[in-house]
Amino acid sequence: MTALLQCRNISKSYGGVHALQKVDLKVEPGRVHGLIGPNGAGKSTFIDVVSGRTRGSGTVILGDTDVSGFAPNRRRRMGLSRSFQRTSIFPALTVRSQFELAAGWVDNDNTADLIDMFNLRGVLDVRAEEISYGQQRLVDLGLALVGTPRVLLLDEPAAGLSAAESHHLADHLLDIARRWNVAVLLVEHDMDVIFKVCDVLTVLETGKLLIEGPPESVRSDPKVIQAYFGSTA
Ligand SMILES: Nc1ncnc2c1ncn2[C@@H]1O[C@H](COP(=O)(O)OP(=O)(O)OP(=O)(O)O)[C@@H](O)[C@H]1O
Repeated sequence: MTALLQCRNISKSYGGVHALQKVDLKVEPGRVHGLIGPNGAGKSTFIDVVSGRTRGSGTVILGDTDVSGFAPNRRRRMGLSRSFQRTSIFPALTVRSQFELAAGWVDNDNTADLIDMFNLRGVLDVRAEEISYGQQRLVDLGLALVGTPRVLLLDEPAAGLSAAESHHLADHLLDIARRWNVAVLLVEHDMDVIFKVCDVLTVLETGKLLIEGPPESVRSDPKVIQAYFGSTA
């Protein structure tokens, strides 16, 4: 299968800190690709560079187009969407207003479908700060899906959710990938979510690609155990 997102040689340094060093990664349509690693491994930086939020080096190809030099908004309009570690919603705006604003940026308005999908119709006229945290995360995910992106980069979408909410979110992610044929890159610390939804995993350690492969083989790889726990025992 041809990858929808191809990232080649992605590097980024902050002063003397090599946050990413020549990382290659591909994501195929309809698949969920997990990006994991210990704290500080470079996962968020990778999403920042690929989405264009942070300037790094390397090549980002979306479909057939090299988008490496494009601004984040241009990448977004071309179908490369992302969410943030902390929700990017506006607390004082109603849920309805946030979706209306997001719809203004895209050609095809699919907000009605998203509102139904995430069961948000009952809170449309409530300010975002007044809905539950779990609902805020769903609004955040919904906003990233406005316009039906081809590629979705998610930075810890399950952070702060209860086990039941994480489970529910994982079902949504699988549905988005499989039914909409979206290529999903998922950064997540919740290993239940990772092992439930990911078709393939890439592990980063101190900015370098440590291993890539099927979740079951990555889970038992001594290098990964060493990276996470400092021991192969
Ligand atoms: N704006 C910045 N300025 C300086 N250093 C930074 C900046 N952002 C990240 N770093 C450093 O880059 C490295 C990678 O950070 P990054 O946040 O990408 O890791 P991460 O894998 O997402 O970590 P976590 O799981 O804790 O979110 C770390 O050493 C971090 O301290």
